[in-house]
Amino acid sequence: MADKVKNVYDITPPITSRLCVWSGDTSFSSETLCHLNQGGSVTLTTIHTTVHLGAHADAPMHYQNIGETIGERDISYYIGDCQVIHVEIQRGKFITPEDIKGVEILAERILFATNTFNENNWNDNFVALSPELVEELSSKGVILVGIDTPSVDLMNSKDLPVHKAILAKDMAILEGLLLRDVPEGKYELIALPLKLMGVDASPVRAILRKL
Ligand SMILES: Nc1ccccc1C(=O)C[C@H](N)C(=O)O
Ligand SMILES: [Zn+2]
Ligand SMILES: [Zn+2]
Repeated sequence: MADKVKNVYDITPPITSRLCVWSGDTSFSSETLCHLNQGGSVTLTTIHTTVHLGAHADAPMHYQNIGETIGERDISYYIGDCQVIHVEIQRGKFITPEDIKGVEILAERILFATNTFNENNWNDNFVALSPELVEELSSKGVILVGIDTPSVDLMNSKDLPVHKAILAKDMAILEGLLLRDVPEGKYELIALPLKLMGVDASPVRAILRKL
């Protein structure tokens, strides 16, 4: 077996039936079709789940009618230099450009640790991004934004202004990341979506490598 990988943060929450999904969406479940200890020659599992599960990548198709599906996305969004930024924002509010005024943007991918969501116990008042912040980051060359909450928009948003601002700037989205134990700074991000054609999102195994 290979050595345990060094200098890696796994920022993916474990996938279990307790992992929170959006209200009305399909939570994760698995079914064992056959089992080694019940006379099968192998163990075989089928899973049933939303694609917006834990750490996941949204496709443009999730919020735009003719948008790209997740399997068609350019994977270069999801691999490369990345910066983790911790913010302290009041619950239920969004992050504005003002809130990160003193922070130098050092990478093409920015992950925000808001610490306002527990992946196994849903709360409505998580922190979101703002359209102004997305525009500011895009003007600095950012191509991907990620967050440790179930959405880049506020929970009760219907028109999804942040998703739309991200789309307008041709950026990519990661949601549901686990960032509480990751210190601020620069990393290499690897968070590849599955090549699900015609589908609006995909779970990712998201990791950060220390540079
Ligand atoms: N799964 C849902 C079910 C109902 C309403 C919204 C969602 C979402 O996916 C919201 C969130 N903006 C997301 O991209 O994960
Ligand atoms: Zn999503
Ligand atoms: Zn989303």
